[in-house]
Amino acid sequence: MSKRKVKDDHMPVGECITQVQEVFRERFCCQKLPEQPEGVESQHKHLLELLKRTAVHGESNSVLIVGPRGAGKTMLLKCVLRDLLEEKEVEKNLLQVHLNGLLQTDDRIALKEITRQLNLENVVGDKVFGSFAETLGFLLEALKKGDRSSSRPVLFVLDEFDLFAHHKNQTLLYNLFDVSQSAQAPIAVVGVTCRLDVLELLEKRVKSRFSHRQIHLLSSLTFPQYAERVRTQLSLPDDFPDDKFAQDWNASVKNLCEDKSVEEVLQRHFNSSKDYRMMHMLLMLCLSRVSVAKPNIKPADVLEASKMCFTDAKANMLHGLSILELCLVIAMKHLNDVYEGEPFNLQMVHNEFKKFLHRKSSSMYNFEQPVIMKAFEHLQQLELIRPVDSSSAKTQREYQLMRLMLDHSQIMEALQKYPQCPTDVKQWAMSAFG
Ligand SMILES: Nc1ncnc2c1ncn2[C@@H]1O[C@H](COP(=O)(O)OP(=O)(O)OP(=O)(O)O)[C@@H](O)[C@H]1O
Repeated sequence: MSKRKVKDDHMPVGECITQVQEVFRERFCCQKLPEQPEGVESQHKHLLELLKRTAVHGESNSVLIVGPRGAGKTMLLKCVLRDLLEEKEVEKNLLQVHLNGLLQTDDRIALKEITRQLNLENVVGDKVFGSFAETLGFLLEALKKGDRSSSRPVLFVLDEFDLFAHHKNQTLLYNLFDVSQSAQAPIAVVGVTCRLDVLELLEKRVKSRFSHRQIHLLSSLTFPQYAERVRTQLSLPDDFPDDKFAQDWNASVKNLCEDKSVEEVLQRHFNSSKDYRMMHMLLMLCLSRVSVAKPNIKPADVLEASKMCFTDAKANMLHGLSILELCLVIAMKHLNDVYEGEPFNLQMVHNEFKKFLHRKSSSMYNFEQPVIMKAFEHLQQLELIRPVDSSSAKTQREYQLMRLMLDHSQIMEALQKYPQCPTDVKQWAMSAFG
């Protein structure tokens, strides 16, 4: 929908809500880059200058962007590239190659992708090269201008950089860093990684060719700053089509952030993660509860959204188990308590389960051995239990040693929510020893 400038007129609430959703979808789903990425101004300047040196002056460079997941590494790089490409000459000249360690899992695939992204497939044709270096050299040579005097600058972005270090002989990294150091062609190599110890992964000859420039995105945010960030992220911009609605919305967001219960929720999120990605997830869930009938966010929405963010995926899986499977998990929990986390086998679990059954008169839980075996296998498929040693596959299934992949609190939490859980099963789970 187009952003009509009504300003003094009021739009119908329904239309305002649609606009609100559009604004926040763009902001939270990374469809629109922020004008100036907040909190990383110096890193932005540093990276922009570095890449400019390659794009404009033809210098070669290499740099690593290091920071935890969701810290904004990709966003920083995208903002820098956007600003860099604003210069006409750069836009015309600079070539980009984007590789990802999750996709280009070996150097042969990476080289194919480089050729494809540089549009050199036809130039390479059926030529056979002796080594990786030869191919890369050929590709860079092919990019030289007609008079061979200068080469077009190429930016290599290696996302999930640490994964490239696992490639055989680290050939790709060695060659890229070698070119960047020896000034054969103007290239900039930008590695993006969440591993702080990434340099340790590099072989000596690779490390010595790297410039050792690193840009760190480590957050030193305090809680008041975090709360303020939540407020600004939830606020509507000045150019929102309906002024009155935007003012009311922003005032209600301010009140919301000052609410005691909301502050507690935010504190909990702040303690577990300070990054934008987690914050956006929480805010997105809050916004999904906004409707025409309730055109603002209430503290209860934040509480509900937070609960959804923190639900444990494994504990959730327990809700789908049959009662027999649940009983086996409880038996394993008791075994874990008694033997202090030592592995167990199906026979031991079955015996533990039988102890519980003996105390009961009803035959409701009488199951044949094959049925128990099937339930046990299902738990293994769900990865709620795992064999201690996968090589012991030859051992008879009943005696294969297993470990429970759930902890006490996950089981107890799941039991509380299990639909119509029989009371005796609940009591059995809570009893100290089987
Ligand atoms: N300074 C910022 N301002 C606004 N949004 C941000 C900022 N930093 C990060 N984000 C948002 O946080 C989310 C995660 O950012 P990004 O993908 O850049 O993280 P990353 O460090 O590259 O993560 P990963 O290591 O998983 O690739 C994105 O949706 C992005 O828009």
